[in-house]
Amino acid sequence: MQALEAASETAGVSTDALMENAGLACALRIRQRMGGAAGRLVLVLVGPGNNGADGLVVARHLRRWGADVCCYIVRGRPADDPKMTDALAYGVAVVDSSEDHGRPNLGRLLGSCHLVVDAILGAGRYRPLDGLVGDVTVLVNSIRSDRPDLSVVAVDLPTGVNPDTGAADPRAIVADETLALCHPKHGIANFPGAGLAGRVTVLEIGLPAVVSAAADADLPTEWMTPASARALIADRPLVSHKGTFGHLMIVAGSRNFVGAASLAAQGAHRVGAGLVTLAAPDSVYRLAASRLTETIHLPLPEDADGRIDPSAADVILERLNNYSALAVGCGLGLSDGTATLIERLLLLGENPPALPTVIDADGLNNLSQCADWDKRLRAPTVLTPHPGEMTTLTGRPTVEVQADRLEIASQSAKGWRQTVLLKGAHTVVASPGGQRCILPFANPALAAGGTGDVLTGVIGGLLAQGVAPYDAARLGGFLHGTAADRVRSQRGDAGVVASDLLDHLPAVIADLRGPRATRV
Ligand SMILES: NC(=O)C1=CN([C@@H]2O[C@H](COP(=O)(O)OP(=O)(O)OC[C@H]3O[C@@H](n4cnc5c(N)ncnc54)[C@H](O)[C@@H]3O)[C@@H](O)[C@H]2O)[C@H](O)CC1
Ligand SMILES: [K+]
Repeated sequence: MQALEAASETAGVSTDALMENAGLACALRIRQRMGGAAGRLVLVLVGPGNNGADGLVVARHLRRWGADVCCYIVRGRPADDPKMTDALAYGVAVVDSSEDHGRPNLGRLLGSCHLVVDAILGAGRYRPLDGLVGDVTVLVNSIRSDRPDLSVVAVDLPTGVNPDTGAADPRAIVADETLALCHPKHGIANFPGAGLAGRVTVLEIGLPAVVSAAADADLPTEWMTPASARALIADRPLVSHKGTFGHLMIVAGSRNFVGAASLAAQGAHRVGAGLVTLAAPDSVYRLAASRLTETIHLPLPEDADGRIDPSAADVILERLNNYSALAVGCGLGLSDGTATLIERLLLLGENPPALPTVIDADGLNNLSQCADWDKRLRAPTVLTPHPGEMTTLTGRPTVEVQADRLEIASQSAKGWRQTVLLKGAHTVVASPGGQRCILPFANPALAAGGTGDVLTGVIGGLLAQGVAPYDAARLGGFLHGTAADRVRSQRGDAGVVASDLLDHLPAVIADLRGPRATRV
């Protein structure tokens, strides 16, 4: 994490101005979250450093706007602290933890306030919580769990989370929202820190948005927002035809996984691909065709187990010049024959398809069986592994993959010279050129079979329309995550099925695009 001094030097803005900017930005978002400040009782937990200073600035502004504000000083502030002086001058109440033995005042305040601001510890030098801070955070978490009406908003990141790794003290604050100053710290990109942050809102404070990453990270990590997604959505000219929006070939399905092929095809249709062809085993075609009215079908020879026969590679390859993108893997099944199909389709021959390609699920598992696949995969490709498939591809244990998702996805993308979308809560997308972004979705409704197939179709549908692989992956992931959030808000966490996402996709795109004039 860039120290405040270094950050202010970078930006040519004084440290005090940065803290004022940060405090005001946080106060504005908190006021918005509360639906106003007047008459609200806000408790600000203040720590010893600049995170605490931000909290005092937040307190002053909320007080100015009519809130009743009490600052609970968790650890001593400098005696001549100007931020404290300013807060007191505006009538902010102050309780010092050193005079609150047994914490009766803290308990009373937590029981009556509308919102708690966690400004105890932020991105400063991390160490496990000591007794004093730990007592406070445990009490906050305990009362929060008893009061569903109470919101806890963390400044920069929840107290007790390691800003650089995402590791967390067991007593770390559980936040409903985290106000990431300037950029999201790694501590809220990686779990468990990401799981403690709640909704993440990135606030501009007058600093260049660069994530303080490891020394070798050349490019900033982006936290995908509606604005950055909107910028990737192409206009659709009035004068257009189905060929204008590409033709996706999907190679998917097997006797056990008929729905995977169908979901992928529908995902592609729902993000606007002009044409979609499903190349699936003949038995899958017979079952899926009746559900896929708009899809073109290419029934393929199958083996005794109902998987696509390796000989089908030639059937597909001889047609690929008519297509603008390829999606491979959903529901293929895992076998020597399928690995041979993948090798012949993607890696062999004097000229394997140079089509933009997305490979998912068993496409990845079979690919990992092919020797030197990463040196032989030449088409511009998006690989979309979940953590287990990432283990299969990299040989790294899943617990290791999850411990540093951003770095492992980024290193793999550079090493394979392909785009990698590492699925999971806060999906990570990394490009071969070093770009990386985090998709701000952590949605248990997505933990259902088939949602990955929809995502593959979505990304394939965007590739077919000419969106470049890294952009197709991050935009596709953002559309998919937003659609899932809408389904969750309407139907809850459990019982959501993958096809529930499909109808939301066009509306998500329309809402993101907004009322743009359609060019002729
Ligand atoms: N860099 C920027 O862009 C800006 C940062 N701002 C805010 O500054 C904090 C970081 O402030 P800093 O003083 O460096 O650290 P903290 O406030 O997070 O921590 C204070 C202090 O606490 C000590 N400490 C660490 N762990 C513990 C512990 N377990 N128990 C007790 N004390 C602990 C540690 O030594 C720290 O020095 C950043 O998060 C922003 O909120 C500005 O607002 C603007 C720009
Ligand atoms: K904090």
